[in-house]
Parts: sequence; structure tokens; C-alpha cells
Amino acid sequence: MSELILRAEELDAADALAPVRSRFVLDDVVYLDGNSLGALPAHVPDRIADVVRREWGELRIRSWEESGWWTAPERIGDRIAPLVGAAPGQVVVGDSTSVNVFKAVVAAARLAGEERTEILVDATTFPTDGYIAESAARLTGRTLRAVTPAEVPDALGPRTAAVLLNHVDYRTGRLHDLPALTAAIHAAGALAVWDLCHSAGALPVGLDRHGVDLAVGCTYKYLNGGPGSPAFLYVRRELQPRFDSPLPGWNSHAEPFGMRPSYDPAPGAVRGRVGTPDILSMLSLEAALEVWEGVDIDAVRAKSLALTDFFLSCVAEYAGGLVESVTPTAHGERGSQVSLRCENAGDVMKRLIESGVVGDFRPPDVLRFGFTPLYTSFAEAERAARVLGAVLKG
Ligand SMILES: Cc1ncc(COP(=O)(O)O)c(C=O)c1O
Ligand SMILES: Nc1c(O)cccc1C(=O)C[C@H](N)C(=O)O
Repeated sequence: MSELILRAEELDAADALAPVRSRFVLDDVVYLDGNSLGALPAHVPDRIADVVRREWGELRIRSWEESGWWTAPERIGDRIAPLVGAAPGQVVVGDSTSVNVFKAVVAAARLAGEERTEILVDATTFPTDGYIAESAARLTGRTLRAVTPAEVPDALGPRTAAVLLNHVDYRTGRLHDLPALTAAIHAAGALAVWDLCHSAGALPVGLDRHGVDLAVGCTYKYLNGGPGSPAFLYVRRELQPRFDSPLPGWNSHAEPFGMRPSYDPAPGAVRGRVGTPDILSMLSLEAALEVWEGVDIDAVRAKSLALTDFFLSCVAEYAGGLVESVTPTAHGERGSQVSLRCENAGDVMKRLIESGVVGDFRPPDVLRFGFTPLYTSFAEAERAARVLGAVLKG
């Protein structure tokens, strides 16, 4: 047996998170795409069957109150809050990430005041954030400038209203320095809006500690909420009274059943709600979050770094010289994925998937491998690198 296989066995035997894997539905496939769609937690189907059959089928309309449907967005927000370092009452769940990016950027521009005429957006962002920021800028009468996160400190100035950044780059897996960038944005008098899609559930974020103003994130990646599960929006407590939503639907009204013609926003995170929540998806997410019972996000981070370190050393052994890592080696700059560049990456990923290793391909030449510490083992990291080496050597 190779040394790396033995090493993987030792690492798995010493892994305190290893038992959490049994909380998920998994098979023999090495699933390294949890950074796109997390695996199914085993108890979710029964919970959803109960929601459909009993809460909807039998209780019907009564469930809005009796089954806690009405308050699900803020209740589930409070369940996500500790994972992203937020005290209760600041996170609300609902809508897609894209819609929440829109709410957050428009609200940030409004909070910044009219004399601040420019919004900065991460030039390396997942495209939806760029599209939405452009529209938000146009609607609020601001100009939009795309800069890389490294260029942000120099681009800031008295005209900057808000800056929209990704915590982890979806393509390279680079972790950006949220504390330092947030501090620089604040020093310029602007607001910091963070997209946590690739960090929520993968590493500690520390939203409150670092004074982040607004943040959004999806729940179908490392939070395993299921395909299209609702996103979350964080609004820092001090900003909530002035948070002026561009989508002030009736669910965010102080008295939604008052059916008043004029809008009076609810206090707190509820102000980030819009319309009727997607209850089936929302309650799937709530059930999925139970896998975090007894799990410490710092332990998740430690395992994530150990997994990606180990995978990189296995890649060096099995595929050295055939791929180039575009993910930083420094721990402080790495999220929970490894991105490797190679020729014909699209075809390579197809062959990997046929061989039982699922990652994904992002144009033009990146193979992405996401490591979900709740269910990925070191043996799987070794096997993925070994199969990659075999595929590349043809
Ligand atoms: C950084 C980032 N933002 C946003 C999204 C997606 O937004 P939505 O949930 O609206 O599809 C993704 C991935 O899909 C993403 O990686
Ligand atoms: N949101 C997705 C979807 O609806 C279909 C397929 C993939 C996705 C993704 O999550 C893509 C992902 N954000 C990425 O980092 O590429």
C-alpha cells in the first residue's frame, strides 16, 4: 500500500469530525462538489414528507402559525448566525443570493448618502454579483467600478459609497482578507457588503467581530440546504433602523396583516424579508442545519485546511508537473476548495466524473475540487488525486 494511502488512514482515524459523515446520504462516489451543491442530510426526506403530508396536507392554513411557518425566515437566520459569527436577530433567510445582493447593495448605497457616488465591485466576482451591482448602481444614480480585492484599498475614497466583495473566490478558492478590507472600507467612510457563498459553513467568518455592514450567502453549498434553498441576508444591528429595503414587500411590514396602504418597516432583520417564503425549501434547509449539532466551525476550518493540504500533497505525488494549483498555499488565503489548472480541463473533468470523482469545471481551464469537512474523508482526497493522476497520464 502506498504511503499516502496509509497516511490517509491515519488522518481519518484521528479525525474527530469523521462520525458526522453518517448524517449524510453518500455512496462510493468521491463527491468533491459540495462547494456547488452540498450532499443530502439523511433525515431531510422524512422531515419534508411530514411538512408536506401533515403540516400542509392536514393542518393546511393553520401551519403558518401552528407549525411556525410564518417566523421561519428569522428563526432559520438565527440558526445560521453562529456559523457566520453573528449574534441573533441579524440574519434573515429568503429569496436567492442574487436578490439579496440587490437588497444589500441598494440599501448600502442609500445608507452611505447621496454625496457618495461610486460603488466598487469585485472584478473577479461570480458573475451574478457584477450584474446585480451594475443595476443597483444605475438605479441609485451611482457609477460602478470593478476592481480586484487587492486594488480595493487604493480605489477607496470620499466618493465611495459601498464595496461588494466575495469572501472566497469561486474560481480560484482564494480567501480574501475580510477583517482588513472591511477596516479599510470603513476608514474611507464606506459600507462593506460581503458575499459569503463560498465561506458560510466552510470557515469562521466573524461578521460581528469585524464590523461587517451587510452580507449575503447561499445555503445550498456548505450549508447543505438543497438545490435552490433560500439565501441569507445579514444586516448589522446598528444599521437595521436605517436599512431601507429596495424590495419592501408585505412580509417586512411592521404589521403585515394590517393590510395598510402605506409601508411601515418591521424592526430587526425581518426588514430584509420580501414576500411569502418558499416554505418547502426553507424547512428543508432548517432540517439540514441539524447536522451542525455539536459541530464547531473552528474544527471544520482545521479539517478543511488539513484536507486541502493533504490533497495538494497527493496531487504533487500523483500528478506533479501535469497540473498547476491556482489556489494559494498560505492557509490565510485559502478557502475550502482546490482549483487546478490544466490543458483540456473540461474533458479531464468529464473523465474524472466517469471514474467516480465528482468535481467541476469552470472555464477556461480550471478543475475545481470542493472539500466539505462534514463529510469528506482523507481517503477520498487521496483517491481523487490518484484518479486524477491516472486520467492525466491517460
Ligand atoms: C459567489 C456567488 N454568489 C452568488 C451565487 C449564486 O447566486 P444565486 O443563489 O442567486 O444563484 C453563486 C453561485 O451560484 C456564487 O458562487
Ligand atoms: N447555483 C448553481 C446552480 O443553480 C446550478 C449549478 C451550479 C450552481 C452554483 O452554485 C455555481 C457556483 N456558485 C459556483 O461557484 O460556480
